Amino acid sequence: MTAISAKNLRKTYGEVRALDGLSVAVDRGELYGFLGPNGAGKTTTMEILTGQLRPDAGHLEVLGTDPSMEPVATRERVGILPEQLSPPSFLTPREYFDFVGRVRDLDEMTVRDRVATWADRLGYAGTLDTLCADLSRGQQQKVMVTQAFLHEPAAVFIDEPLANLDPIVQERVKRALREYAAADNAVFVSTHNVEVAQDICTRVGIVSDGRIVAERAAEAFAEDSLLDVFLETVETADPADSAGQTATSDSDSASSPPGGA
Ligand SMILES: Nc1ncnc2c1ncn2[C@@H]1O[C@H](COP(=O)(O)OP(=O)(O)OP(=O)(O)O)[C@@H](O)[C@H]1O
Repeated sequence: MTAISAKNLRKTYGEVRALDGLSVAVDRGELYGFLGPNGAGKTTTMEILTGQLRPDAGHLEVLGTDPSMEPVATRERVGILPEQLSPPSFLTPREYFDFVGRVRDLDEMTVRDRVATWADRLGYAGTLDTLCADLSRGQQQKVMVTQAFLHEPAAVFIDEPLANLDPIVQERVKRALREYAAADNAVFVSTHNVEVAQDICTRVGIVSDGRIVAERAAEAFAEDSLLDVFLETVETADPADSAGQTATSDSDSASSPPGGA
């Protein structure tokens, strides 16, 4: 069942064309990798899919809502972990989760149980009562991973999930993401790291210049290295265009993805 669907998304920031007819669909049960270089349009797409930003054009459906028309309803249903966002420095993780639990309409017992499960899974139970200001970047990232899953959303959007984590915790987060997707949820992971995408995702879409240029299911990774596909599809883009494609440039003629995605 499709959980996340975007068709023909377009978005410009002034003269910069960030999304140029991007389409993507993710089913429940999939761990989808949204893989692309800097400036490809990943954050813009994530913000549109989670009701934080309106597209100029395109059709959207996320868990039965239209994020551009019903942003609050979308944000209630999904989990979001933006890149490089920290928990409030003046709260402890436990206090922060109490706050998130109230926003997410969860009772205290549920919050306590789920926090205990995630703290144990990611190995930070000992820092639940430490001020977030005194946590390392990696410890703060564990807190932010937890908040995205606290209300057990059927779709979760995560930007660079493994940033700042040591290898042991990386493995724990990878396993948690796989298990979460396998339990009939859609997990949408944005990353520029080919190895991460290849390692954890059930399907990967390569985004470049604001559109999907190739898509591969995990079964195809062995015969067709994702790194090769990434280099072939992304390197062909003109570097002069890739980071600052202007809305007035004539790139529409090149908008068909070679991968047919
Ligand atoms: N608020 C903004 N104002 C102007 N231009 C923007 C804004 N946000 C993004 N852009 C531009 O839109 C394009 C896509 O940016 P976006 O942040 O979506 O890419 P990204 O794939 O997330 O990049 P990165 O991996 O570096 O985070 C880039 O050219 C970027 O400079």
